Amino acid sequence: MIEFQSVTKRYPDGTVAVDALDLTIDAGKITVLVGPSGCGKTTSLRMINRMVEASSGTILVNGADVRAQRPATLRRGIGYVIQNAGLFPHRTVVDNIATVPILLGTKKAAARRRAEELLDTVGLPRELGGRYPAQLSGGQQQRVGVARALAADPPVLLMDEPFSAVDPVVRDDLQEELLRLQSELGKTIVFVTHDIDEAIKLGDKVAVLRVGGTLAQYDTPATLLAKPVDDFVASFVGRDRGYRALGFLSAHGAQIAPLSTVPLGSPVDAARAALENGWAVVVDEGKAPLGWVSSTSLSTVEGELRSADLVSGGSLYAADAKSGSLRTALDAALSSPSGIGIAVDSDGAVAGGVTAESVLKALDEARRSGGVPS
Ligand SMILES: Nc1ncnc2c1ncn2[C@@H]1O[C@H](COP(=O)(O)OP(=O)(O)OP(=O)(O)O)[C@@H](O)[C@H]1O
Repeated sequence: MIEFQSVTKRYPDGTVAVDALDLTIDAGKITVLVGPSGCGKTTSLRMINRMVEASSGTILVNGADVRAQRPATLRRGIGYVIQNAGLFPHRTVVDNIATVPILLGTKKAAARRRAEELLDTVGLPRELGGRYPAQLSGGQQQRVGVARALAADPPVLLMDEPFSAVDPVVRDDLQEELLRLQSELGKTIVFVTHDIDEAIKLGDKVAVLRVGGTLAQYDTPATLLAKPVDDFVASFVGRDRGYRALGFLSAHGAQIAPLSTVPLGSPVDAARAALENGWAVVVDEGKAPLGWVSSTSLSTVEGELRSADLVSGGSLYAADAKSGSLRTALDAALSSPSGIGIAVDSDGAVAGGVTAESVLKALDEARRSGGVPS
């Protein structure tokens, strides 16, 4: 656990970057600090490992005042990842990752072996270990940055806009990878970003700061979206917050209706007979959905149903309460050529279908029971 107790940072020129901040950061969770440029996110983060010294107040890491420890000792337990990875350009990937363990006394060969394991951990092929940072893509460099921060196995990880310099697709991959890593490692992660979507995706809890270094709201992403405390937070989380809040509501409440399915390779006559309200889902041997057929699409088809005869399109959503959200269910319904979203079970087989109406009905019920934006 990390605790900010009335922490203020006043820079020598008089700028108050952080003003009497009280914040309790849970152990083993991802806490995101988010807010507009200049609101004191980076300053707050760096006060944890004493790269910036607080002017007043106290910061405790696992109950110990950070000022009572030598910065070098403190930082052994705190990994640090920054934008553009901050790798040493003249050291190979493996040597970059092994730097801190070697400094701490680990034998070179052992540190390198561990560095190679860490490449696996962050999803990089070991062949990259011998390259120099400039020979990697931006996303790969960021992964090396994470591996390097993990090398001394610190319980705490500070991440300052680590994914801001990569393109949106790579960024999405890195975010997913961080969530996967965290589900295995359970570190105490403090993550700084100015991107509210990133905050909402990654944070177990999100602290929204306002310029002047004060805390506007500290809540779970679902609560931030559903109940922003004031206009500043509401406008910061964005106009479509109502829609995004659906991502935190289980799709469980949406009524799944049976869907008519027909195996690929069936006679076209059988497919026609299977249509319900003009549509049927074509499935493989495992009952996984392959696409749709409709009375229109089948009108010119003869013989057996082939892949080329299918109408594609439509996202899927997981029917189980744990992973499926009302947002993915609504997406599935709205993006489907038939207007019916396909729900799949944990094996990927068709479990049934939902309409946008059934999702909205579930939303209405959730709203009546509280906790949803109105
Ligand atoms: N070394 C410094 N000396 C004086 N002022 C500083 C210093 N570092 C930061 N500041 C000021 O403190 C305030 C907070 O800066 P900080 O970098 O913590 O904000 P931030 O929220 O991380 O911003 P950004 O998203 O733009 O990186 C800003 O007004 C900034 O100009």
